[in-house]
Amino acid sequence: MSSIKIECVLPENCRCGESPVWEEASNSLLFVDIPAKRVCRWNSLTKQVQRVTMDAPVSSVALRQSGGYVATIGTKFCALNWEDESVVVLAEVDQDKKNNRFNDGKVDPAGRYFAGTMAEETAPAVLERHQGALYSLFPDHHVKKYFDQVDISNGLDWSLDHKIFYYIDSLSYSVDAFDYDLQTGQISKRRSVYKLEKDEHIPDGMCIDVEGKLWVACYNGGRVIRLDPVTGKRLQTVKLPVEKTTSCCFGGKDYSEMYVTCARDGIDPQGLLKQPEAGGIFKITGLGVKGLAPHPYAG
Ligand SMILES: O=C(O)[C@H](O)[C@@H](O)[C@H](O)[C@H](O)CO
Ligand SMILES: [Zn+2]
Repeated sequence: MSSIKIECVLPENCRCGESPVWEEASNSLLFVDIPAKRVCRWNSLTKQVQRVTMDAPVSSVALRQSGGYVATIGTKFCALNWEDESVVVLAEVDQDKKNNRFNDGKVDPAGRYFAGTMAEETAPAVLERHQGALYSLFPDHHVKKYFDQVDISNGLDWSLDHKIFYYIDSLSYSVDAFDYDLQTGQISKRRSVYKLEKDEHIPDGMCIDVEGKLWVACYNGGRVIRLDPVTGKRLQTVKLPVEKTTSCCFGGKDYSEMYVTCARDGIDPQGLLKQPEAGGIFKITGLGVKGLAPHPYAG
């Protein structure tokens, strides 16, 4: 039996931590704090954190094949040079929707950067509905729009054979699947593979493991759950000492550790006394299953 250990490795007090991404080359975890407009890089060996502040909310970050990173900032897909902190806009979306911003994003196995949008929230999960859409940025910097009418565009990942795209629109309380064509980046045949139970609250960020099972961070549920997308069954629940768990990724040695981000916004002072580590970065070891390396953006 594996014994699961959960520890807060960085008491970052993120207002809304998101988009954890493991960078093997630097033994680091990248993540963002959306409303703080920050991209952070935590070195797991030195425990040092570097933070770069942007001029708009940063909702996701990803590795870039040619060096540096890409990030979704406001409604823009951007390239980020970590050394001089410069940003270059690669493309912009939702120009007709002034109250929109990007939310979660991830790179597909062919190097396309997928990310969806949402209306800005007035409070956690309170927002004008159906304003978001899902997009991808191709390596040649052109943008493809997949669909709109999204509430809160969130977790995304691809099956091990790259034939299925998994996606979460949070307020649908569902984890969905599409057939995926890796050659063209087309999606089709949307269906639900799992509906969240009441006490699991809101599905947020997600990642896949080497056995093809999905790990979903449950916002307000204080947990990550492991799902079998084939049978539609929940296989495991791992509870954390914070309630607003937002996303998860594998990292560390051989991708055997899981990193979880969470939020501090929306918790009253009384609540913060009970969960002082809210907004921190958590590491879970002993899960007994590994994850995969993130794909870098190919453009
Ligand atoms: O992190 C995100 O994906 C959103 O930007 C957050 O605001 C919350 O997680 C959301 O409110 C819960 O669905
Ligand atoms: Zn999210």
